[in-house]
Amino acid sequence: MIQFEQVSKIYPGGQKALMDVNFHLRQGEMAFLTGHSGAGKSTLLKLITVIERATAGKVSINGHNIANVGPKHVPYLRRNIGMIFQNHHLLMDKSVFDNIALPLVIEGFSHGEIRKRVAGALDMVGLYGKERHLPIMLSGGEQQRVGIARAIVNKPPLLLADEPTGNLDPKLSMDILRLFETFNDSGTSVLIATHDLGLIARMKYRTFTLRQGRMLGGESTDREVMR
Ligand SMILES: Nc1ncnc2c1ncn2[C@@H]1O[C@H](COP(=O)(O)OP(=O)(O)OP(=O)(O)O)[C@@H](O)[C@H]1O
Repeated sequence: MIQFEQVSKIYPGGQKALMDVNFHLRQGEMAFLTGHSGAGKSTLLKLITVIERATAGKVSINGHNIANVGPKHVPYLRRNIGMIFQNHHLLMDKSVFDNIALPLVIEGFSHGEIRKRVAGALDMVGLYGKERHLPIMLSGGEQQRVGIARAIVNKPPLLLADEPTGNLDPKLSMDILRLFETFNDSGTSVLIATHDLGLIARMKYRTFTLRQGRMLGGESTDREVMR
């Protein structure tokens, strides 16, 4: 699904964020990406979504080298990727419904189809009946679930999450992880960047570990995480 071959990212100004990174997230796989603050986790996700471009090496999605995706085609690539952020990036003056509907509006779906899909997404994240609320009226965990509903509403084959449980207590964090598992069970590939080693330890998924921009121990570094 996602393949990095000898990928490096050096930001303008000289900051080396990733160095010679190799990793492969398989089709239909759910995995964690971890590492200390500044290790390069967000940068790795930004290379997949083409928010940033690699300085060297090759990033492929479904076998396509994304260096060949020109600026005009980046929005099409992003339609296939659901992104979830720690601070959810919700539009605070828009209702829960409008926030979740946004990707579908951009894609030009009909009103009827939007209503149906948003209702389905609300149901999946357990927020049915809250569609007219503003985000401010919801708890942190509920706001995070609105962000998740927005990310999955157009059924992308790939879900990327950057610290999705950062502000949540252990019970809510586990609920969010279980939600990701249900998407993964229906075939979505999921990559979750997190500091939360406790959460990782409770799950059985492969873990990729970055340290100072380098991927540790080849592909799977479970022992490193458990130490
Ligand atoms: N736009 C940028 N310009 C210059 N340097 C940057 C930029 N973005 C990130 N960096 C640097 O690249 C390195 C990796 O940052 P990145 O945000 O990828 O780490 P991270 O593992 O996601 O950290 P955190 O867990 O704190 O979010 C850091 O040293 C950071 O300061």
